[in-house]
Amino acid sequence: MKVRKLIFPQQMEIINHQPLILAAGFFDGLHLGHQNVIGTAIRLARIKGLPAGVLTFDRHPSVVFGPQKGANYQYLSAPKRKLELFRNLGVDIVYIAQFDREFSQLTPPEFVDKFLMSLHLDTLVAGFDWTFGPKDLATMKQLKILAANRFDIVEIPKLQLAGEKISSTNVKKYLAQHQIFQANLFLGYNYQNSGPVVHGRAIGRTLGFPTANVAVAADQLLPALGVYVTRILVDDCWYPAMTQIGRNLTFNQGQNPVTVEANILNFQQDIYGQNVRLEWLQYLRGEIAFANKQQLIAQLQQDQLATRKYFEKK
Ligand SMILES: Cc1cc2nc3c(=O)[nH]c(=O)nc-3n(C[C@H](O)[C@H](O)[C@H](O)COP(=O)(O)O)c2cc1C
Ligand SMILES: Nc1ncnc2c1ncn2[C@@H]1O[C@H](COP(=O)(O)OP(=O)(O)O)[C@@H](O)[C@H]1O
Repeated sequence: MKVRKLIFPQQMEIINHQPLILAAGFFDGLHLGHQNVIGTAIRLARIKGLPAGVLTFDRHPSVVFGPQKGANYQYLSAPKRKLELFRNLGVDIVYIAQFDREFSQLTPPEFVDKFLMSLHLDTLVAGFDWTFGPKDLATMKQLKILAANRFDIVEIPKLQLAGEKISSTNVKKYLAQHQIFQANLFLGYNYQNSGPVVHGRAIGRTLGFPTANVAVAADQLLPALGVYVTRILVDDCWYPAMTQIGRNLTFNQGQNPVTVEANILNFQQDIYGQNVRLEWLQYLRGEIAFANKQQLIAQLQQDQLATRKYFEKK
């Protein structure tokens, strides 16, 4: 898979020599709806013997336009993860357009004439609600008019499950409400976060439950605070783990920053500094401020039983 960053208009290095079947969208999370858009583009590309490309943007448009302007946006798939998901789907070329002021100010006809046309398109595939500028003007309906006789458009209809639209917004909503099963169902894979294992306060080992503290970058969205059944990828091997996202309420009057701490079952290795991946599987409970360490330990034993039970069923 080849990846090129495009900065309009000064840096437009187009690497497809043949016309491209292009799936366009922001694709945060690469959920089942996104997979349908990109999967369609790939199938079409294979039939026509052309390369399959994806057009995406380097930041969420709302960081430039919306109420979250300038804020630290939290992604379901931050840039590196998104590329990994594109690769898994079988995409040949990824164009990442820099979504800056200049780019955001292109009018819909300019976006098509000056930007899209330079990508050498055969077909553009996008979801029914894709917009490439102001919501009321830059619609799929408008795109069909602007593209007429120059490239084909395939519009992918809305995908729903049990009456709910498969969307990044809904996945985020589920993760914020501990509804991991629903989030994973809509994503079509188990939601993940990753980062290096860092040092904590070395309390875990004194409880008999050492916890790998995973430093998850601020641009990755975490599920809501609580205790979860997870799997953790260490050195290319997945292990069952129980993981808390919380403030370690029992210690320091709960005045701790939010940390992600994984106790890995049947595991005794020093993994400081290693990059690990956590896969969220099931919500167990909320964090509790215990009166003493013994009560916390008793609860951790219960959590371990629940975690074992989860994996026994599999
Ligand atoms: C599965 C799991 C559940 C936890 N639940 C709680 C909890 O309910 N309340 C709490 O204060 N700490 C909880 N902890 C966090 C421990 O307090 C934390 O692991 C301990 O403070 C170790 O910190 P350290 O990494 O600095 O050594 C939990 C940790 C794990 C792994
Ligand atoms: N079963 C295990 N689960 C998690 N970490 C483990 C385990 N066994 C050993 N470790 C190691 O112990 C460290 C955690 O120990 P802990 O006492 O909680 O210290 P810290 O406060 O630095 O997290 C992990 O970062 C890892 O290197």
